[in-house]
Amino acid sequence: MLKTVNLHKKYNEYSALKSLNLEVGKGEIFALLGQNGAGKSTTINILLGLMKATSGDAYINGISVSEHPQEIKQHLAYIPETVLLYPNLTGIENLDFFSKIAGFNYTKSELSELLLRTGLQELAHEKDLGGYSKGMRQKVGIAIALAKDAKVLLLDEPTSGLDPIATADFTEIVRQLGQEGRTILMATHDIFNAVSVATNIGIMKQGELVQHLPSKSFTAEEVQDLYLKTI
Ligand SMILES: Nc1ncnc2c1ncn2[C@@H]1O[C@H](COP(=O)(O)OP(=O)(O)OP(=O)(O)O)[C@@H](O)[C@H]1O
Repeated sequence: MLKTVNLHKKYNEYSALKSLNLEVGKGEIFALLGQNGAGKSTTINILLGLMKATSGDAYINGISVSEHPQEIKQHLAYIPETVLLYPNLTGIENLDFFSKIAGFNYTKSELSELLLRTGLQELAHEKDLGGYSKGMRQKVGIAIALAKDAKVLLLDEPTSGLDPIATADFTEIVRQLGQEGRTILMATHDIFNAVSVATNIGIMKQGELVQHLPSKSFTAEEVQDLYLKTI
C-alpha cells in the first residue's frame, strides 16, 4: 500500500503541496485529478524518492521513502506519459535490460510471456522500439513492472496522447493489475478513464486534496461537474 502523511513541498517560497494525506490500499486504483500545477507530479516524484519533501513523509508498503529511498525502489514501478526505452533495442531486449537492472534474469520465453500478458503482439517483440507506437511503449513499461513484480505502480498521465483503442487496452491492463492486488496511483486529466478504471478518485487543488470519492458511486458527468465546481 501507499500512504502520504502531512506531505509538504515548497519550491522556494511557493507551497506546491500542503499537508497532503493520501492512502491507497492493496488492490485499489486511485486516480488523482487536478488542474495543471495542482501538485500531482510533485506527489509522484516524492513517492519515487526523486524529490525530497519539505516536511511530512510518504510510505510504500510501510517503508518510509525519506529514510529508505533505495529500498522502496524494489517495490515501485513508474509509468510516465512517455516510457523511456532504448529505440535501437527490440521490445524483448528492452525488457531483458530493465529486468536485469532490477536484478531479475528471465529466459527469452519468460520475457515473451510477460510482453504477451500486456497485450503486446508476438510479432512486435523482436522489432526495434524506435518503430513502436506510444501505446506499445506503455505495454513494455507495464511488462517491466510485471518483471519486477512491483506491488505499487505510479502512473503519471499514462493515457495522454493515446488513441481510444490504446487507451481502452491500457485501461483494461490497469484494471487487471488492480485485481491482482497491486496498489495503483494514477495522475490523470482523463475524467472518463478515471471513473471507468479507478476505485477512488481524488481531486487536488493547489497542493491539497479537496475531494475524495469512491468512483463507483459516480458517473463521469457527475465527477466532471464536481471537478469544475471544485477547481
Ligand atoms: N522544480 C520546480 N521548481 C519550482 N516550481 C516547481 C517545480 N516543479 C513544479 N513546480 C511548481 O509546483 C506546482 C505543482 O507542479 P506539479 O508539476 O506537481 O503539478 P501537476 O499537478 O503535476 O501539473 P500537470 O498536470 O501540469 O503535470 C506548479 O505550480 C509548478 O509550477
